[in-house]
This record gives sequence, C-alpha cells and structure tokens, in this order.
Amino acid sequence: MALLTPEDLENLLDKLEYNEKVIKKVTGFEIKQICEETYGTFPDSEVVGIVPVTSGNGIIDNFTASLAAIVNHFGLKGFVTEHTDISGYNEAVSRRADIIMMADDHIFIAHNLKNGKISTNHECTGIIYSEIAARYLHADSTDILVIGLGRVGYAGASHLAKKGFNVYACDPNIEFLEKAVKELGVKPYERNSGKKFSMIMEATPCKDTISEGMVSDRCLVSTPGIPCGLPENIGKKYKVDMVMEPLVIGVASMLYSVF
Ligand SMILES: NC(=O)C1=CN([C@@H]2O[C@H](COP(=O)(O)OP(=O)(O)OC[C@H]3O[C@@H](n4cnc5c(N)ncnc54)[C@H](O)[C@@H]3O)[C@@H](O)[C@H]2O)C=CC1
Ligand SMILES: NCCC[C@@H](N)C(=O)NCCCC[C@H](N)C(=O)O
Repeated sequence: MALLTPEDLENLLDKLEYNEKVIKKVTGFEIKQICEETYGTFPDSEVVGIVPVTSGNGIIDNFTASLAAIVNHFGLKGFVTEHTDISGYNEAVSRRADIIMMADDHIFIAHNLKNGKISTNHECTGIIYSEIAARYLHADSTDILVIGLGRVGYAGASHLAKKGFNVYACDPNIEFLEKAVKELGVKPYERNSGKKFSMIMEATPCKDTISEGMVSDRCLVSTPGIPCGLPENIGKKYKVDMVMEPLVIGVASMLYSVF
C-alpha cells in the first residue's frame, strides 16, 4: 500500500484552505456541511486521542501531529499520546479520550469509545470524495466515472450507486471490476468508447490515469489519489475543477462518521 510521506504532509492546512474554496465553488457547500449531511452527525466537543504506532514501516514524521492539527481545525480537542502502541492506547483512555485515532501500515481507524462506532480512512475517503463529485453544480447528467476500484474507489462507487448515480468504472484489476459490476451494478468504462463525464472520482496510486477522451467541457475531478491522476495539460485545456488533498478531507469524513 502506498504510504504517506512527510512531504505529502507539508503545508497541509494551506492545501485544505485552497480545497475548501474549490469545494464551496463547485458544490455550494462547506466541507463540514457535506460531512454533516452525509453522516447525519455533528461534533459535540469530543476529545480525540491520537496514538503513534511503530509497527511495520514505523512512525511517519508529522503524521500524528497533522492529525492533531486537523482535529483542532474542526473544533475538537485533540492530543497525541506521549507513549506509542498499546501504552499509547492505554494513555489515551486514561486521559479520557472519547475517540481514538491510530494507523498502522494497513489500516487507519477512528474509534468512538462512547458510542462504539468505528471507521476506516479508506472507506471514509471514498465516501467523501465521491460525495463531493456527486454535488458538482455543473454536472451534465447523473453519469459519473470512478477510476480505481480498490479500497477507496470501491467505497466511493458503492456510495454513489446507493445514491442512484449512473456509475461507470475502470480498473485493470478484472476481479475488482467484476465485483463492482456484480455487487454494485457498475458499468465497465471502455476508454475508447468516446463517453465523456462531467464528474470523475479518481482513486489510484498512479499519475495521469485521466485521458482527454474522458472529460466533458466542464468537469469536476475529485481525487484522493496520490500522485495526481489529472495530467496538467488536460486540466488546462478543459474547464476542469479539481479537489485533491492528501489527508484532511478524509480525516474529517472519519470524524463525522463516528460522531
Ligand atoms: N487523500 C487521502 O486522504 C487518501 C489518499 N489515498 C490514496 O488513494 C489512492 C488509492 O488508495 P487505495 O484505494 O487504498 O489503493 P488500492 O491499491 O487499494 O487501489 C488502487 C486501485 O487502483 C487501480 N488502478 C491502478 N492504476 C489504474 C489505472 N490506470 N486506471 C484505473 N485503475 C487503476 C488498481 O488496480 C487498484 O485496484 C492511493 O494513492 C492512496 O495513497 C488513500 C487514502 C486517503
Ligand atoms: N491519506 C491517508 C491514508 C494514509 C495511508 N496511505 C498511510 O500512509 N498509512 C500509514 C500511516 C502510518 C502512521 C504511522 N504508523 C504513525 O503512527 O506515524
């Protein structure tokens, strides 16, 4: 799995401020509103304990500090435990955390100890980025393209299918594509079909996955994918709006999913 790097985490809140402006412009909503409406929840002064985890590739510089900054940005009290791993978990509970956040190399969770709700970053990222795409003010139909049907993309495609969107998808992993067709009613997208989209959700770890033949004249690319799937020249040639940010929007979605 592609892990975040300390470089990804640089200028996080500046990137968020830029993306919040784009989201407001292309959907008419603030990110908090979208989260509240998506999950039917709102914050209630929860305390969030953030536990560094040393397993696998170990601590990522600034990862837990970034989470604390994100939690505080959304009006909650967050703290990073002094201890790591199990000792850190014990410390968070002892310091009366309502929500625990922690990540190893495979799973990044938020667990609300008060109501028992638990969420993963993959699923919540897929849900929020597909929800942003689905709210595009200049959409020319309910057709939406999902590029990548892995942990994030499949969750996004599932969310869109439940909302009644006409979901097309592509992924070189035939098993993932067949699963999405069978379980979600997704339509396989053929790159040479000539079909264009005004809403695209890209969730791959590859660059330049979006080709010229995919984008309508006005198009919103909503992508958590790292690196960016939209080639610069295509973004400039067409009126493409893009929401792309490495961590904060997905973490906001996690928090709202467990309130
Ligand atoms: N911005 C954020 O908050 C977050 C970003 N991510 C990033 O999102 C991306 C996806 O994450 P996961 O779903 O966990 O990865 P994954 O590895 O589970 O799934 C990626 C999928 O993309 C497919 N793929 C690769 N090249 C493709 C192409 N050219 N066209 C269509 N599909 C293609 C793969 O076959 C795979 O099914 C990664 O870059 C990850 O770092 C993940 C979580 C949060
Ligand atoms: N964009 C959000 C998804 C993050 C995920 N791709 C990742 O890098 N996970 C590894 C996090 C490891 C954290 C580390 N164990 C620590 O606690 O510092």
